[in-house]
Amino acid sequence: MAAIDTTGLTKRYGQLTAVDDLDLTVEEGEVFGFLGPNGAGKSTTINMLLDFARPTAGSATVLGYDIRDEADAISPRVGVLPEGFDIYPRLSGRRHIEFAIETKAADDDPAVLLDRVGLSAEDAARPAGDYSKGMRQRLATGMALVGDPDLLIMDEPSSGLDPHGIREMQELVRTEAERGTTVFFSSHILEHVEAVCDRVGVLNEGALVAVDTIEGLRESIGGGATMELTLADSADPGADVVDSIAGVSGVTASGRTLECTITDPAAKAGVVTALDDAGVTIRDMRIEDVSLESLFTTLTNGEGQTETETGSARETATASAMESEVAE
Ligand SMILES: Nc1ncnc2c1ncn2[C@@H]1O[C@H](COP(=O)(O)OP(=O)(O)OP(=O)(O)O)[C@@H](O)[C@H]1O
Repeated sequence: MAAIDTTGLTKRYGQLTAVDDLDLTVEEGEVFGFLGPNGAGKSTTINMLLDFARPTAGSATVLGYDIRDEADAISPRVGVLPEGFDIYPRLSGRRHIEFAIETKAADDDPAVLLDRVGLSAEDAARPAGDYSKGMRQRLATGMALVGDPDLLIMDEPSSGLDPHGIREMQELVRTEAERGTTVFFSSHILEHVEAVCDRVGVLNEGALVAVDTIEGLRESIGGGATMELTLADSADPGADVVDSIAGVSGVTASGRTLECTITDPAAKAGVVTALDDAGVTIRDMRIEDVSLESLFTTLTNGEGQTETETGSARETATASAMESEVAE
């Protein structure tokens, strides 16, 4: 049984189609990242899955239950971290957790949940109105975990968290997945998604434009890596050597620098070996994966360009690891 299964799911607000004919399956136990720039329709999709918004057309099941007719069976088994979570300013963090436990008729220990989301006993005793944005996010996550849900739906879970908090959130998602929980979370920050997701779906202007692993997406847009080699002498002879290697394209030589685009990962070693065979000495080497921004930008026609956070997922490799292959 799929954890989430949508068929032609559509939501229109007047002339605006917020979600357009969405066919999406999230398997049980998967960590699935729902990506898209602002206004892509991520929250609207989540709201329909949770019966907070009625679809204009199409259908969906969550944990095997129909979202319209069996919403009551869904809610006890789903933990939700909503976008823009509202707190009760005067109630303590702990009281929020207790409230969630009572509402779900669950038997969780509030202290355990608070600990899992990194809120200390002292912080938990303070009024939630005094919390920072990140602490509120942790609190909301703790409330979502009440009742050991089978499916965790998180709308922008890293929102407001500092880098340490983001890592903790990623760890928490992984731990939940190991416990067998399906995790479905939306984000427009690609690095957060890449770190934890088995697969991602990319939404743009309401339509699903891709569903794959991040690696699969990289391959599907033909983006491999860029290899930049610093040679001992002029790069011109080296350019002639690597130009004909399968899986290598766009070779440029400038001074002692040789740059080539790798479309097949296996070609990287081939480049080094071919240069070595030709007696070309490599002094240094850097490999840069196609950046997540460019991947996202390609898939969303540039709309996500300003929404990424930490820059490219750069993999820099010096030649040292492969130096043994290259006889000087
Ligand atoms: N209640 C509503 N009435 C009218 N339009 C709406 C409503 N809710 C959402 N929309 C519109 O639907 C589109 C999708 O919005 P949605 O909030 O689902 O996007 P999102 O991908 O979650 O964006 P963000 O990353 O900014 O949260 C937007 O154009 C938004 O303005």
